[in-house]
Amino acid sequence: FDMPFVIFCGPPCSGKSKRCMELKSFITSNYKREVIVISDDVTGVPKNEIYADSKKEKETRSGLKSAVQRKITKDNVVLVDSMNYIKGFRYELFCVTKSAQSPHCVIYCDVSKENATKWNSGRPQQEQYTQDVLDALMMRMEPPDSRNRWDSPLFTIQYDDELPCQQICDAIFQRKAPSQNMSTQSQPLSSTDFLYELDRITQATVSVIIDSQKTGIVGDAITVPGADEKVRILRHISLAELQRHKRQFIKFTKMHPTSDISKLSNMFVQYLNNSIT
Ligand SMILES: Nc1ncnc2c1ncn2[C@@H]1O[C@H](COP(=O)(O)OP(=O)(O)OP(=O)(O)O)[C@@H](O)[C@H]1O
Repeated sequence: FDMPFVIFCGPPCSGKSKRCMELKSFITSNYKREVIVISDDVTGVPKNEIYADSKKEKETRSGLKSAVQRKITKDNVVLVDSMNYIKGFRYELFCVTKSAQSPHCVIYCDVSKENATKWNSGRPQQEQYTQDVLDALMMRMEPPDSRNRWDSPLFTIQYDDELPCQQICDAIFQRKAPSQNMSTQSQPLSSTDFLYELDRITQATVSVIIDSQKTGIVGDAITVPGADEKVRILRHISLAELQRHKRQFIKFTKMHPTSDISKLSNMFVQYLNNSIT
């Protein structure tokens, strides 16, 4: 009753699709399983457009997630071929698979900026990333860490490595699915989960504020994910300042933890509105 699931991740043009096709043909020729590949194509929007626009990117992520939810069954193997560069998103995917009792693994296509740039320029014009998009995404990549249970087991692949297809199949077909545990239940959360959520939520808020400032005007009220209250922007706020507020808030909240994670976003917004004057 397993529903194996593989998350590919890596910067643009790191060979994810190439590795994904390799794994797909290995599985179809060695196992009686249907392989379903889910990629950014779910949206039908060109990649440069998706990754230059945080709203489209968010829509793509939710498209990927719901495609995974729909496609995961006990007869097939789902491969997610997308950048999945945000730690929090890989965590969300992991929670989807856990609630479906699926054994999963992560394959990280590690690539140098030089190789990604070189391979990108060798692609057909319509598949190429612009250099801006490529650079920005290289910088935003949050590499997986096998100490996180949602990034484990982890296979890190360099450009000249052979893909360890058999080991990957052993991981997803032999391993028992992780047990239903706290990450799929609502409360209470272990302290690791709490700290992780605290970091994730505050970071997401900081990113939204930085992004909105690029297009917004002073005086705007910014909506951040998970909060009903808005952040008031009375002047330009630098990333450094936001990071400083974030650290202070985290320090404070660690000393006074709340049992209700859903309140964290609002608390951070209130904190920011009080601190930024
Ligand atoms: N190990 C490699 N050695 C040489 N070229 C490679 C290697 N891996 C990928 N490439 C080349 O890089 C280009 C992009 O490969 P691929 O589509 O697999 O990357 P991707 O990470 O899926 O890209 P995208 O970010 O667009 O989804 C292709 O032209 C491919 O031939």
